Amino acid sequence: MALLRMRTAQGANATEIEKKIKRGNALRQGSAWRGSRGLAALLAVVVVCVCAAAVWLYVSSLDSEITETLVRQAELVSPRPRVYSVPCSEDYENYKRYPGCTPLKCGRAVTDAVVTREESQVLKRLAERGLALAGSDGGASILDLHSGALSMGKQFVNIYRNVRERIQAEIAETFGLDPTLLYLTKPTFFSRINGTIAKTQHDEYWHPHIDKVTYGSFDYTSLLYLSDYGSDFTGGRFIFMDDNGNRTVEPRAGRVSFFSSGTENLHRVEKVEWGTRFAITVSFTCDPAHGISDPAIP
Ligand SMILES: O=C(O)CCC(=O)C(=O)O
Ligand SMILES: [Fe+2]
Repeated sequence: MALLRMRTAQGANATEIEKKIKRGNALRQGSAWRGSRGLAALLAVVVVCVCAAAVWLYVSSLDSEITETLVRQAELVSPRPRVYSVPCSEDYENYKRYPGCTPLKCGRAVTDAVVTREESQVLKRLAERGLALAGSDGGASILDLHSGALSMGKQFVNIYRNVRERIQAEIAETFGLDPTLLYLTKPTFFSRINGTIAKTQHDEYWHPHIDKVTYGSFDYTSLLYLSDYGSDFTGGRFIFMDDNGNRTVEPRAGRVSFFSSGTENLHRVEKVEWGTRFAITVSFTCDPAHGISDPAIP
């Protein structure tokens, strides 16, 4: 009986011990499981972070706006232009060369000293009035006024009021050319751009292009800005697309940006996000056959 009680007691102890062992094992397994789950979660966080960083790096490498700003809107580039030289492309080899005009030195330059902000305001009002007569359904409208000649009494005035001549002189001085050997060429046009969705191909102003390829006769392109990046509109920066990155010019009313028109100056305009951007494209050729002159007084 005593033996039986002892055995029973021993049996009861054994069961108790077994239970404790099982509980211990379960607890150990549970904490091991929790431990490995924590590790997995940590790993997942690390993987997500690495992926996010990779995506961010990739997207920012694609983001054309961030490489370098050549000239900011708030800066005043005066009295000397800010000049950036770039090697000439071979484009000019495919055309007849005109000594004293065909680019030997290529590059891009920006000046705020050639056209005053007041003059740019007068031209902007003209563009506003002209474009108010019609305008594209999409975001980009142009008003093409080549020579700018306007009848007045018995003669002509020019809506550009010497602006074109001053730009021509500045281009000639910067690139070491004879100003009399540069000819105004077409198209010369006012542009008005806003954030409206494009309706036709004509509204898609943002595509990268080379002016010499797009317009044929261009040797030097100039852009006269009539409104201010940041306050009149956002987006709409001018972007030079170089092999080693993009370089932007922020438009400013009265600012003239000019450059040789070949492949060395591949460029595009950033999409306008908000507001309205006005500019004039004024371009020059070395080929007198492509030049346009003011109407002569009979
Ligand atoms: O308006 C601009 O900033 C550039 C326009 C342009 O690229 C062009 O007219 O060819
Ligand atoms: Fe262009």
